[in-house]
Amino acid sequence: MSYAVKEIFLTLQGEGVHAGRRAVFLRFTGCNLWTGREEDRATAICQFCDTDFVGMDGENGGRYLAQDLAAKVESLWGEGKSARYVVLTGGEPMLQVDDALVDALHAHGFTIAIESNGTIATHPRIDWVCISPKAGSDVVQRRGDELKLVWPQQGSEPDLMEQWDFANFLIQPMDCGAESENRANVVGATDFVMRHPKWRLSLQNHKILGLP
Ligand SMILES: C[S@@+](CC[C@H](N)C(=O)[O-])C[C@H]1O[C@@H](n2cnc3c(N)ncnc32)[C@H](O)[C@@H]1O
Ligand SMILES: Nc1nc2[nH]cc(C(=O)O)c2c(=O)[nH]1
Ligand code: SF4
Ligand SMILES: [Mg+2]
Repeated sequence: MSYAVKEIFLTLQGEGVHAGRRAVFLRFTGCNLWTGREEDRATAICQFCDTDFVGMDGENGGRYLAQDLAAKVESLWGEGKSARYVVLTGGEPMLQVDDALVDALHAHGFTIAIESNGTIATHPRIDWVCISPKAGSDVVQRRGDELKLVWPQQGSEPDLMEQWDFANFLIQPMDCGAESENRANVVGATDFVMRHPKWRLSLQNHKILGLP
């Protein structure tokens, strides 16, 4: 099988428990909760997406076979063999991730993390599972390493999610583009954590740092 890839780049993980960690990001084309077209945003299940995942025209984008994709990820990481870390994201990566890719990345010495909306069960051999639920979708992947809820989302119920089997619970303020609204979301998320100590605040550090 081949994979449709939007872009691949070396950066720091900006979000969540592993924020600050050097990582290759492998962004797949396509999502099951939005077409990625602006004219469809208002009617999509997920309406706040901050990412362009349409097409294969980004940095190192294209159609890849598993071995070639793992080799590209390795070349972007560089020489060092220690602490190799790749983040599978999108779009929705679980539309494409399969045994062949997971095995090829592991064979190249990578620890594999995923950012998924949880509507498709994640691959069992992925090393770090981060699920970010979207209100109005059916989350089937209710266990993992990190639950990262974007805040606020009308109709999302953190009290129920707290019963799911995750090692870490995080709240991430929604980026709406507008400064005052973003500020209000940071304040709201901070206030939530102060009232719910099981949850931690996740900020999008890469945006603060000007990294991809
Ligand atoms: C672009 S998504 C791709 C992976 C997967 N489709 C998902 O939603 O988890 C990567 C992460 O960015 C988060 N995200 C997307 N748009 C955001 C926004 N406007 N503000 C804050 N986080 C956002 C998602 O919730 C998810 O945790
Ligand atoms: N630096 C950086 N960290 C991230 N963490 C999750 C991201 C994503 O879009 O999945 C992301 C991203 O796009 N860039
Ligand atoms: S599920 Fe993820 S990739 Fe899809 S539209 Fe929502 S945030 Fe974007
Ligand atoms: Mg992003």
